[in-house]
Amino acid sequence: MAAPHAVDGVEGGTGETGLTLSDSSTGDVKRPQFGTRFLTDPRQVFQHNAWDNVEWTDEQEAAAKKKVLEHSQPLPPEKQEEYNSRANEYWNEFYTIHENRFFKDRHWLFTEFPELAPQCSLNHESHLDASGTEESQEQSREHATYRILEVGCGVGNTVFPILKTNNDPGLFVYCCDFSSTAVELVKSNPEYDPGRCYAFVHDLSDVEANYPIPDETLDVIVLIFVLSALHPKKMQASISRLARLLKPGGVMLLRDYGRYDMAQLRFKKGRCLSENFYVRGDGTQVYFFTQDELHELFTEAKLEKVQNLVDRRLQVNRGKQLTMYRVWIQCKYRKAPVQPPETKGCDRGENPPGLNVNYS
Ligand SMILES: C[S@@+](CC[C@H](N)C(=O)[O-])C[C@H]1O[C@@H](n2cnc3c(N)ncnc32)[C@H](O)[C@@H]1O
Repeated sequence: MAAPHAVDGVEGGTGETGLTLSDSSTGDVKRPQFGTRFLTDPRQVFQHNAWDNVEWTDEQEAAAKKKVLEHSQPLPPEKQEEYNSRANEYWNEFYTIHENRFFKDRHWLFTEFPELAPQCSLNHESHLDASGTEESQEQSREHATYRILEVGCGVGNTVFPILKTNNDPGLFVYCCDFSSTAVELVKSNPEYDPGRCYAFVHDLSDVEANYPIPDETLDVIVLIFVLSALHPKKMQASISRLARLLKPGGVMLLRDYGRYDMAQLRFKKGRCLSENFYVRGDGTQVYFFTQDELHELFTEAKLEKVQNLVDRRLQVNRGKQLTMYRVWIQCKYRKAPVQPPETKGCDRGENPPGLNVNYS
């Protein structure tokens, strides 16, 4: 039976009110600041629902570390094996219970990830045939000029906002999840348009399995709170496999749980699978990343850093006078663009055609 807040924090995103992302390393793209609210006087903490860019004190960090260590005794290997081998069944159960009521559409998506709708023009009608026959869908995919894949799409809380917001007539959105229940929910959504979208069942960690997408054809791959659901040992191969699908100049976008997020600190004894990797009450698994770990995963897959940010936010329950420290990590990593021969050596870092986002 699913715990009521099985994937607590996924909804935590940036929220429409905005946030500040602190950029701990040099050379990253700075995004415009918006809706920032800083807590300068701790006595005022209960005056708002959330505070941005919260600094952690050394004591707070040490206390979080201690708490994690106290609960880090791993479950026996046979239990771990069961959670791993039945991972998609636990997610199927999750979606059978919650259907599409759990995750909310995220309108912050386009502020954080403008790559999802770079040339958005609201008056465009799709010229692609949306009649939904296999033939027309194949044509749509072939003629597409901007292809996005969302991995671990759940019930489509990212996919449907993209289809609604990005009216580029050349857009085609692929989305997959290893939960067949989730994919069925995507396909049965009235907004599912087979002329612009293709949902399929796929296990990201099965690196031998083929994607129904040729290599080097995707402009964008989106991973929102999905990499953390994989066993840490499977993460590198999964990211490297995905990187093959990106065009030169294409980007991988990720938002996921950061180390010592409230959701990690709430895990009690008997839930730890390995360091920073846990199983929730409903059998779904979750890892909590550092920025460096994600950097390593992407660069090992031969992708270049565009952005690697930590978003530390203090959420406040004013009624119960509770404070909740959230930590999320947001990354953009790009496959190196092909250099046109005439600009070799002087034009590195340009966007590929179609990816109209300024990274400079
Ligand atoms: C926390 S949910 C996030 C869902 C969605 N990205 C969103 O933000 O609404 C994690 C999703 O990843 C999917 N998932 C977990 N492991 C996966 C894997 N190995 N391959 C494909 N999907 C996976 C789950 O079924 C679930 O839908």
